[in-house]
Amino acid sequence: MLNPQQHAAVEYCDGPLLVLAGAGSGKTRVITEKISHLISRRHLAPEKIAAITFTNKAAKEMRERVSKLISDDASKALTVCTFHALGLKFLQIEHDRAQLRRGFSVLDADDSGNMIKELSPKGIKPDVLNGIRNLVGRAKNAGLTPDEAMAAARSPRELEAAQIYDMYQTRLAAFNAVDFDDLIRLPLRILEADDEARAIWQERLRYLLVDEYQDTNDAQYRLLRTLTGTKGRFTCVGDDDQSIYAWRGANPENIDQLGKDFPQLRVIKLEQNYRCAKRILRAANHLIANNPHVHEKKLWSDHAEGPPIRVLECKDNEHEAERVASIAASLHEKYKDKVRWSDFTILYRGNFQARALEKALRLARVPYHLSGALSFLDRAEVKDILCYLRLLTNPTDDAAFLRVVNVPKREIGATTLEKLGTMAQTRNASLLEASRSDAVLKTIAPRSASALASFSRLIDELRSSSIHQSAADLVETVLDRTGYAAQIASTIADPTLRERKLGNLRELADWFRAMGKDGGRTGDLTAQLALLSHADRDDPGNALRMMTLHSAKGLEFRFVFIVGCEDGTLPHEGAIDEGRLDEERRLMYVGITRAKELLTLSFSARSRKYGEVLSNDPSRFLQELPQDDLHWDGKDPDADAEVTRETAATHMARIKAMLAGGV
Ligand SMILES: Nc1ncnc2c1ncn2[C@@H]1O[C@H](COP(=O)(O)OP(=O)(O)OP(=O)(O)O)[C@@H](O)[C@H]1O
Ligand SMILES: [Mg+2]
Repeated sequence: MLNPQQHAAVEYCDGPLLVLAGAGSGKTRVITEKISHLISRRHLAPEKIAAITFTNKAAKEMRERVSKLISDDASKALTVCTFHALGLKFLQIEHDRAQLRRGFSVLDADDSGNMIKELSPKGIKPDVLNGIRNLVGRAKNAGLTPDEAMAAARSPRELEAAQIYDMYQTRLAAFNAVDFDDLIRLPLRILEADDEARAIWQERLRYLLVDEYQDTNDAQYRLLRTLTGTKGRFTCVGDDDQSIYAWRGANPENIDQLGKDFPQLRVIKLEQNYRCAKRILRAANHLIANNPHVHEKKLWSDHAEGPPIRVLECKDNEHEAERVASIAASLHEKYKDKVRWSDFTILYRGNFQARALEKALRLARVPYHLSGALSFLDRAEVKDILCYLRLLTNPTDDAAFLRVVNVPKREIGATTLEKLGTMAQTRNASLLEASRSDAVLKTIAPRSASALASFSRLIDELRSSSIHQSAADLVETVLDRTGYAAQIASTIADPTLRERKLGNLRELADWFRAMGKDGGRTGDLTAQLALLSHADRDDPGNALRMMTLHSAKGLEFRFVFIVGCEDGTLPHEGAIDEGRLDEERRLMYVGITRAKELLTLSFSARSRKYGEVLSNDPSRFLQELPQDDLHWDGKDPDADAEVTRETAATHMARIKAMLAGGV
């Protein structure tokens, strides 16, 4: 049953609406219920509704939640995706207006980072290069053209970045490619400038719902504003206390901007938290009260008090990991049939913290799933084959060309490629086109020239066979005809590694098979793939989830562990130096409010960093929690006895595991 405020938020469809409320207050629930309301009560066609989420994973979850409320057909017709995926859909339909050719490529962050590196001065220092990448990204996210970025530059460094941005855009256009930022920027530019396109899209999408609104950046906000027009048919839900992506250009001031741009905006606040035990919520409220607040919010919970929040003081990272693993194992043991491993999560500030935990969890025989680790699509072999597919669907994709031209080895060296690049540029041709041209090949050493010629012939042959093949079959053909599979078989001696690589490639074909059921073309599928992240493909099943605090946003678990509560880790060192503590505090707030029943915080007195052993202070955030609700291990002998028992239990588990030969 929805509460009266949620009810009002669901029913109000006549103008723009902002639901501003704290964690766990049922904001996402408002979105799913409202979609169902729009379809069944307001008789809006589901294809005219778009719900925007922050990650692909959240989109998947939302679709699952909505599909329980509406028919299968309606659920299929509905758009539930991220801003980026919506932008991709837009560009696939409107490629002409965006001056792209059908089958354009989407470069991932890696590819676009490499391209910026190539355009930057040789021998550039990594931190300067990163600075340039950030400045380019920021300019794009702010919706600035290269000319505008140059005009806005306030320092020689910014001017240089803007010039690189200009060259980068020229190269993207030459490659018929877009990067992630363009997925927002280009639709925005078209919608803002082209009245006809705007009218079509405002009619095509009659109602928009945006979750995690506090983390939209400027370009995304403008996209929302333009898509919904002056009528403002939208519902945004968000929580300014959970804004944790400022470093990626998110602008929580967009919350106030809504009121300015849409004076008729209605704001509804939700005050009941349905997720957390009282103590957990009290801790979260207490902590976040240390941040300045523009929008005052009250949040209460009707749940039980719950047990105290346990703080584990540990000797070092290994000790911390062991204790967390053993406590998780003993809780699981204690609740037996009433708990699943997927009710547990361990949250940390950075992925590097996972290593010690993985080891301890393995020893304690706890099944776990690591999200956000090396993504499937980032694995070298998967990326290679995707680049072959990209080159087949878009022969002007020079980034893909460069990646695969020498994989497997074809003895085409860097000098040859550089020459080819210069020739291609003067002829305004792609690298593939250039390597088909006799005039170009004549200027290159005969052996390399003939290798290049046979590579371009191979690609052309594959292209003509690709017309009749499904994407999944095409993966097999590419593996076979390029000699890629044979190369893996002959060059990788370790059988486990070899099988893993071949297995990944089989999995890639399986995906295409699953995705191609709707009859999609390879070009579109490849572009879609670029948008997917690790989390979307794997169904982790019944396993403890390990992830960063950032990626835990929007999720909830019965048992939550936050590790590394040390000054320098959480809050992060850089944030302390730069005085960005408020954002770190919001991150901690996000972490705490993921917990429904039990929250455990831990820190290590010492940790190894940069090869040195450093001593740590406990996180200052621990001091900002209501001390009466905490139980510090070491201060209460009774509770500590339990810990000793748990350590013994881990010890036993380890011995058992060793006997079973499983470690
Ligand atoms: N009216 C309600 N009655 C009972 N349970 C509810 C109600 N509304 C939401 N819930 C439950 O409360 C929990 C939190 O809801 P939801 O995830 O929608 O909150 P949220 O505000 O989106 O949280 P977050 O800020 O973390 O994204 C969910 O388990 C949801 O099913
Ligand atoms: Mg939510």
